[in-house]
Amino acid sequence: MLYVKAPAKINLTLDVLHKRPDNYHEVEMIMTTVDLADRIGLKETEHGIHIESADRFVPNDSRNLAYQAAKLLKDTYHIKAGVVIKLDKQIPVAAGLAGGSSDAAATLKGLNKLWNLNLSLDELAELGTKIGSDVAFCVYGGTALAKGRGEIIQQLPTPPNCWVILAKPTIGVSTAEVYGAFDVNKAEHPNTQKMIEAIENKDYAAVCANLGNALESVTLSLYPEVAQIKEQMKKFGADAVLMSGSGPTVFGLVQQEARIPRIYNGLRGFCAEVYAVRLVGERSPLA
Ligand SMILES: C[C@@](CO)(OP(=O)(O)O)[C@H](O)COP(=O)(O)OP(=O)(O)OC[C@H]1O[C@@H](n2ccc(N)nc2=O)[C@H](O)[C@@H]1O
Ligand SMILES: Nc1ncnc2c1ncn2[C@@H]1O[C@H](COP(=O)(O)OP(=O)(O)O)[C@@H](O)[C@H]1O
Repeated sequence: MLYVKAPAKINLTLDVLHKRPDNYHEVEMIMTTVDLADRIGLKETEHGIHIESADRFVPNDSRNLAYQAAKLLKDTYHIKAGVVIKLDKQIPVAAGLAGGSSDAAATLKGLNKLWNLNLSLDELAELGTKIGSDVAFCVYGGTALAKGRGEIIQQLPTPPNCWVILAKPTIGVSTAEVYGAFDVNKAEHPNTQKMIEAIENKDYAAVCANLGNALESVTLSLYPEVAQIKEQMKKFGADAVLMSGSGPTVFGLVQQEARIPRIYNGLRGFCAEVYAVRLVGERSPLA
């Protein structure tokens, strides 16, 4: 069995510029990986694509993004062999943390090795874009500015070191629903350039000051419990708090480790899924 790590991402910024003729939205977002990851196991079989997962929220058929990744490689490169894909899910599902996209990216990287395809990261990212807007970023990992519908990736340096507290309310959010309810005239736009400068200068206070997500107010109005978690996380002492992606996961940045127990335990009181992880922000190697 070949194992590949599939890390979650958070959005330090997410700006939505306008709706495009193809019905996607033009975005500008800064994403970075965190130390919460699914583990993907890949084993060659004679034929077919078989998904194994103990998580009841994860589809085990062609709706699974890891399945789609394997199918795309099989079809594009006329691979006869099949594969068993074991998904050990640690990233909450439909959370705004790109769990499915990261599984697809890890499957592309793992099968590239298993089937000796020798594709570069750029080639894998281009294939990944056919599966979803976030897959290209997940192929590279690290920290990046993503443009277009999310697939145009510009690498950024690693942000300053910190802890990330993730809290996911017990609702799953559909990305399509949130983009559908988005109104560009009502949106608050983050300052992407200032965030890039903050990262380049390794200026933690400036990273905190420039967090922003144009989709946040949409999700907050659909699901008031997300606003409540944001408030609690601030109250318990996080340095800065934001919703990730289309939500509903809220993340808080913290630099002082001693503050984590109060925030973590405080949130656990009314939120089942809480994680305290490190911000990673560095590119992952080719599997
Ligand atoms: C919002 C973000 C931010 O990182 O992530 P998540 O909240 O899903 O983690 C992404 O833009 C999500 O990317 P991803 O989840 O790959 O989306 P896709 O499968 O490509 O698209 C799902 C649906 O979202 C809408 N969509 C997605 C991306 C985009 N730039 N504009 C859109 O309007 C479209 O309606 C599309 O049909
Ligand atoms: N490997 C996978 N892991 C999780 N969800 C998946 C996977 N493949 C497909 N899905 C579907 O994708 C949807 C979005 O899940 P996910 O990628 O976790 O969320 P998000 O895009 O918000 O980060 C889920 O509702 C689930 O049905």
